[in-house]
Amino acid sequence: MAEKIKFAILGADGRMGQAIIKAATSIDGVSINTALTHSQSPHLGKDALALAGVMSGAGQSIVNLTDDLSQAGQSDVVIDFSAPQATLDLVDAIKGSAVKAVISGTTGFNAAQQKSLDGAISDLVFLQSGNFSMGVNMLEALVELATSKLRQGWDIEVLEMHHKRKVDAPSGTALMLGEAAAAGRDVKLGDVQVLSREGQTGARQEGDIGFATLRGGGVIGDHSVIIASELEKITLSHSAFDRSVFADGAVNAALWAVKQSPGHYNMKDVLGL
Ligand SMILES: NC(=O)C1=CN([C@@H]2O[C@H](COP(=O)(O)OP(=O)(O)OC[C@H]3O[C@@H](n4cnc5c(N)ncnc54)[C@H](OP(=O)(O)O)[C@@H]3O)[C@@H](O)[C@H]2O)C=CC1
Ligand SMILES: O=C(O)C1=N[C@H](C(=O)O)C[C@H](O)C1
Repeated sequence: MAEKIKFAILGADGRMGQAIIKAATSIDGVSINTALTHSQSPHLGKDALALAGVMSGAGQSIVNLTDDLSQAGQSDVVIDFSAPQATLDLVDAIKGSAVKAVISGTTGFNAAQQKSLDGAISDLVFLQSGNFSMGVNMLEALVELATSKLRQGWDIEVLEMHHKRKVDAPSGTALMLGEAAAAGRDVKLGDVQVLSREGQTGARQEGDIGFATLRGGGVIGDHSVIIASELEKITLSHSAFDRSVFADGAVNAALWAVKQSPGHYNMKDVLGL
């Protein structure tokens, strides 16, 4: 019998960590051997699978939550949905270990954090995406196509809404969609982005890519890219109905990643988009 691929999960008692546990335990060739969380988590020492509502047995043993990131070093893959500092600490803790690939969905890295991460992952398959859903990755391709065709006189705005517990803004997905819109226009997002507006902002500049953020209730993730001229408007949008779309995407990405050579990848590589 072929050996199972060993997964560690960082942020295992979070909303996404629990969705990943459900997705991964439904796949025969995978076992979860490490569940990692914050040193202040009230769930330390508890069984992460039970917490996620997965019954133990059927080839999967109890996995107690720990804050010792070095324990991930015994896995083949780490799936990370946590917080920027936790991702950086993880990459440091698994240096030189058996881990072949890290799949990271964590968002909210500032430029300095992303630079440190880029410099620290050379020996790994590091697959990073602000959104693991098939629909959002298709939306990204459509946005690039539309903005490459609709240029002078067409204004681009990105709108996102998420649940009230989200801690970063604009969302990683909104920034991904902004990058796609900028690529369609052959510009760098950093040169044209307007991440928020308030007060006497002055008129909109031609070529700006604007962002607006809404937070409330239990919204899992809604994103729209609006492309407006003086006379008409196109809205390209996506709504996620369940976190399983992100979790299934991340687990599929992990199964793809263990077969790749070290490097920095994203979901477009996995989906061939
Ligand atoms: N790319 C994608 O498709 C998606 C990305 N995300 C992103 O994933 C991340 C997590 O989202 P979500 O699950 O909703 O958030 P949660 O707050 O529910 O979960 C985050 C988890 O990470 C843990 N954590 C936070 N800081 C640390 C730390 N320094 N060390 C170790 N563990 C830590 C938290 O522990 P504690 O609660 O004790 O602090 C918690 O277990 C966010 O960045 C979010 O934007 C979310 C959905 C889809
Ligand atoms: O925090 C979330 O919940 C989500 N975060 C990701 C993001 O920042 O884009 C992806 C998804 O929309 C849910």
